[in-house]
Amino acid sequence: MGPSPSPPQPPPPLPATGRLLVLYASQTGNAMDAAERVVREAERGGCPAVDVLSMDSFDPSCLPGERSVVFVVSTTGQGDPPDSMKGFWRYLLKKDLGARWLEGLRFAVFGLGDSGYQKYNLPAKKIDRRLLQLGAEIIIEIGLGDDQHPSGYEGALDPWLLSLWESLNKANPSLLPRITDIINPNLNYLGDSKIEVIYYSCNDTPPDSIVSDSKKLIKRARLMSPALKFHSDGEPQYMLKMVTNQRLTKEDYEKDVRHFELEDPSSGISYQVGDALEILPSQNPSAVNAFIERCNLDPDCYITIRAKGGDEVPNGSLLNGSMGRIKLSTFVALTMDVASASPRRYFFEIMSHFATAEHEKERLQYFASPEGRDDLYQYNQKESRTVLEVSYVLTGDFLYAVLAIQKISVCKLYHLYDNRPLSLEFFSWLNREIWFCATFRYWRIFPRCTCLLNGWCN
Ligand SMILES: Cc1cc2nc3c(=O)[nH]c(=O)nc-3n(C[C@H](O)[C@H](O)[C@H](O)COP(=O)(O)O)c2cc1C
Repeated sequence: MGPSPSPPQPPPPLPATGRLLVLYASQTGNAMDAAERVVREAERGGCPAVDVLSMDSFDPSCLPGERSVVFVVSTTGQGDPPDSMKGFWRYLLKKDLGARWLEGLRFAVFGLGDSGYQKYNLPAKKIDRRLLQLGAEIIIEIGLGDDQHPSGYEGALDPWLLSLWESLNKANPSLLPRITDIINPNLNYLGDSKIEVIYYSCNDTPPDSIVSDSKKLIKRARLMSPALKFHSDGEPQYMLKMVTNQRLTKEDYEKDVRHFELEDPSSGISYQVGDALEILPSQNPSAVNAFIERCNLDPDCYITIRAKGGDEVPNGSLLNGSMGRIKLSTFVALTMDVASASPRRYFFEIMSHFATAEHEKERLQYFASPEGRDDLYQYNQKESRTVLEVSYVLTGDFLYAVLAIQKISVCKLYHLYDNRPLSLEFFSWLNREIWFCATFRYWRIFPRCTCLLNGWCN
C-alpha cells in the first residue's frame, strides 16, 4: 500500500567459502523457525561458519559465490511465494542467467505448505527446479513440510534434516566435525547464547528512556528484537486515527463482529481496492503483564538487549547508551506473541534445561524429542495453547523462563508479534479513509490466569 517500504538493511557480506548459508522466505514465521533450527543443528555439529538470512536480505547476484545453501521456503495465498521471496525469485527467472550460472553451488530445498491446498508447496518446488536449471547441484531431494501431518511441518523436517547432515558430511567431513552431536543430541547442553538482556530497576531509569511517540517506540522495540531486526522495517509507515469502532452484532451474541473506520490525518496515504493493509494490533496488556509476572519480572522495569560482546542490537543503530532502554512490558507487547500464538518446539527444549522437578524435565525433554513430536503438536498447536497458558502449566515459579530470557535469544522461542494483513473492503475517492471488518473472540484459560484473552480475524 502506498510507496513500498525500503527493505531492511542487509548485514555486511561474509566470506562465502566454507560457510553454510541458510536462506528462508516466510510469511508467518514457520519457515524462519525451521531455518533457525537448521542453523542450530549445524552449529551443534561444529559447522565452522553458518549464516541465516531472510531472502530479501540477500543479494541474489551473489549466489554463485556460495558453496552450500539450504533454502527454506513457505507458501502463501494460492501457491504464492512469501513476500520476502518475490524479488529473489524475479532475479532467478532472468533470461540471461545461463545453465552454468550456479555451477559449483550445492543446495537443498525444504518447503512448508499444506496439502489441503491445490498448489501444494509450489514455490519450494519451483525454486528447486530453477536452481537445477541454473547448474547448481542438489545435495538431497526436496523436503516437503505439510500442515496436514500429525506433527505439522516438523514431521517431514526431522528426517529430512538427518539426511541433509549425512549427505553434507559424506561430501565434506570438515563441514560437520561433530555430526554425532546432531544425531544424538545432548539435551543437557544448552550452547552459548548470542545475546544478553540487561535489566534496570525502575529507580535506575534515566528520563530520556521514556518515549511517548508511539511510532518511535514501535521502531525501538522492533529494532531491539534480535528476531525482528531483518524481518520488518521497524517504524510503521502511517499512524492512522480510528474514527469508528462499531459493533455489528447484538451485545448478547457470542460473535463480536465490528466495523472499523480509520482516517489518515496527514492525507499522505494512497491505495487501491485489492491492496493489503498491514495493521499491528496491540496485545491485551493484562495478558502481557501476567506473562512477565509469571517470569518473576517487573513489567515496569527497563531493559536493553544486546549482542554478546557489547554491541547493542542491531549494530550501529540509534540504540546506544540509555537510548537503547525500553520498558519490558512494551518490548514484550510489541515483539513477542505471548497471548495468541503457541510456543515453538524449541521453547520446550529450552524450558527443559531449567526445569528443576525431574518429572517435568522428562516431560519437556520428551516434547522436544522426535518421539514426542506428535504429542507436542497435538498438545500445543492443535489445541491452540498460548505461551501464557503453557507458562501456567509448568510448575514452580516459572523461573526457567526468566533464565531462558537471560540466556537465549528469547524472541526465537516465541512467534513474533507482527503485522496482520487485511484486504481492503472499500475504496474511498478521498483516499483518506480505510474501512475494515473484524471478528473478535474472547476466552479465559485456567482459573489461575484470570485475564481475558482475545483473538481476531477479518
Ligand atoms: C493464507 C494462507 C495461504 C496458504 N496457501 C497455501 C498454498 O497455496 N499451498 C500450500 O501448500 N500451503 C499453503 N499455506 C500453508 C502454509 O504454507 C503453511 O502453513 C506454512 O507452514 C506457513 O509457513 P510460514 O509461517 O513460514 O509462512 C497457506 C497458509 C496460509 C495461512
